[in-house]
Parts: sequence; structure tokens; C-alpha cells
Amino acid sequence: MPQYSPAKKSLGQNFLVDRRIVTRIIAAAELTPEDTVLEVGPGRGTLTRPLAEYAASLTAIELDDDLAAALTTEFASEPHVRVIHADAREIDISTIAPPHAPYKLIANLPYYAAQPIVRRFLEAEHKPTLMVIMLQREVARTMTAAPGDMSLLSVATQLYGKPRIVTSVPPRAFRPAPKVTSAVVRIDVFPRPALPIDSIDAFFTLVRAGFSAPRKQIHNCLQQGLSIPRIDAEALLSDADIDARRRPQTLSLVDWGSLYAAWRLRYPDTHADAEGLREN
Ligand SMILES: C[S@@+](CC[C@H](N)C(=O)[O-])C[C@H]1O[C@@H](n2cnc3c(N)ncnc32)[C@H](O)[C@@H]1O
Repeated sequence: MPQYSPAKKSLGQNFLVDRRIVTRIIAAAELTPEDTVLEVGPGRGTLTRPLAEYAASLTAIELDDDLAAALTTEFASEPHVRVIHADAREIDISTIAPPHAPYKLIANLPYYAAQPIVRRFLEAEHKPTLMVIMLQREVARTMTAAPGDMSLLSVATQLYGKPRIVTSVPPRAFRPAPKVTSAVVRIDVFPRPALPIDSIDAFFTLVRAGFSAPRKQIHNCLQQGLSIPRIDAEALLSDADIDARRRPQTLSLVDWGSLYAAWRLRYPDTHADAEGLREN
């Protein structure tokens, strides 16, 4: 058994100790002996060991110097396992997965960086076909929300894939125990975004504007977020066949697609400086 350094809170190190949850994660990923797997944050290897047994090849990305070194030693004699010492938020995906080769991303994510990591892989040119990830249950619920409870994160997730919660995970399943309940989420990633949008950055400029004041009616949000007069916001919503009095969280993905098409038609030149989601 390798000697590990104490858990580092700053790196979100809550190590999974409940083997039943490991089994649920592996089952949700429906691994086959042909699979290429990418694990983010292998930590002390609780998931890494079974993944290495099931998958044809496994790449594990770990930011912690000590853990990356320990895992490299542990898997040195297994050529199908590669440990990369890097930050998953910044990794160049083309260097870890050959172009066009399908891969699955499986991770018990560090909560402080879960959203940027998920976003990075969902927005990537070379996306995973499937993600099975552990994150805070509140974040999981937001990702999987239905119209009525939608938010920027729900739209940003569901544009790229179909998420569902596999199971909730109590704090006692980890050492040290986190303060919050967690959840395993499976996202079946679409080969292409669910909406025919010509600019992802422009689309998220619109969605962000739409959620600029979630308690207000959608026409107010668009006025405020896009800096346009009320009459123009109402015209856009009418073009998209959306009642101007609805709240932004009630809009479905299809509604956002219609609103985007209407906005593109009325304001074809206003999106050049769009920055997408990355600035959040
Ligand atoms: C919640 S722990 C999970 C560890 C292990 N997979 C398990 O289930 O016990 C998150 C892991 O991600 C690593 N980590 C934190 N930030 C990271 C980043 N930006 N890129 C890659 N790994 C990171 C931590 O060092 C830690 O090992």
C-alpha cells in the first residue's frame, strides 16, 4: 500500500471509500474491453484500479504532484495506463485522446473545479461520448433540471448531452467527508449540439442575458441583458413565439433555439464580440 500525503482541501481531495459507489459508477459507464477511458483526478486510485481492469486504455489526469508521482509508480508496469500530471481545466484534449477515437470520461471531480472541467470537455472539439461524473448534488440537479427550473448551467449541459442523476452519495462515502451531499451524473454526449446554432459564443451571450434577472419576466431580462428597448425585446419574443411574461427558467432548450434564431435575424451584426461561457 503506498503512503499518501494528507488530503489537500485546496485541491478538493475527498477520496471515495465506499466500494458500492465505485461499482455504481463503473456500471453507469457500461465499460467494455474496447473502451478508452479518461479519468480526471484519480487521487489515490480508488476508481483508477477498477477502470484499469475494465478498459483497453486509461489516461488519468492528476494535478497533485505527490499523487501523480505515486500513481505513476503504481501503474508503471501497466502499459495501457498513462498518468498525466496536469490541470484538467487547461489540458489540450488532442494530446490525450487521438482525434475521432471515442472515449469515456469518468471522474469523481474536485468540487472547486467541477464546472470548468465539465465545460471544457463538453465544449471541446473532441468530446467524450459519455461522461460519468461525481459532483455536488445541487450542481447535478441544476444540470438535469427540466423547464420550470432551468438555468444557464442546465442549458449549457443539455445543449451538449442528455444528463441524468444515477445516484445520490452521502458525505460518509468519502474521506475526509465533504459538507455537502454528492451525486453521480451520467451524461450521454451528443455528437453535435442539440440546436442548430452558428455561434456557440453568441448563443451563450443571449442565454446569459436571458438569465440576467431570473426572478423577472423574460422580456425584462432581455431588455437588461442585451441593452435593448422593451419594444424590441417583445418583438424578439413574439418572433420566437414565446410569451413575454414567462420567467427565463421556464424556457426549454427548444425555446432558446427559437429565441436565438429570432435574435440572429434581427441583429445579425451584434455578436462579433461574444465571449461565450468561458468568462463566467
Ligand atoms: C474528489 S477527489 C477524487 C479522487 C479519487 N478519484 C477518488 O474518487 O477517491 C479529486 C481529485 O482531483 C484532483 N484534482 C484537483 N484539481 C484538479 C485539476 N484541476 N485537474 C486534475 N486533477 C485535479 C485532486 O488532487 C484529487 O485527487
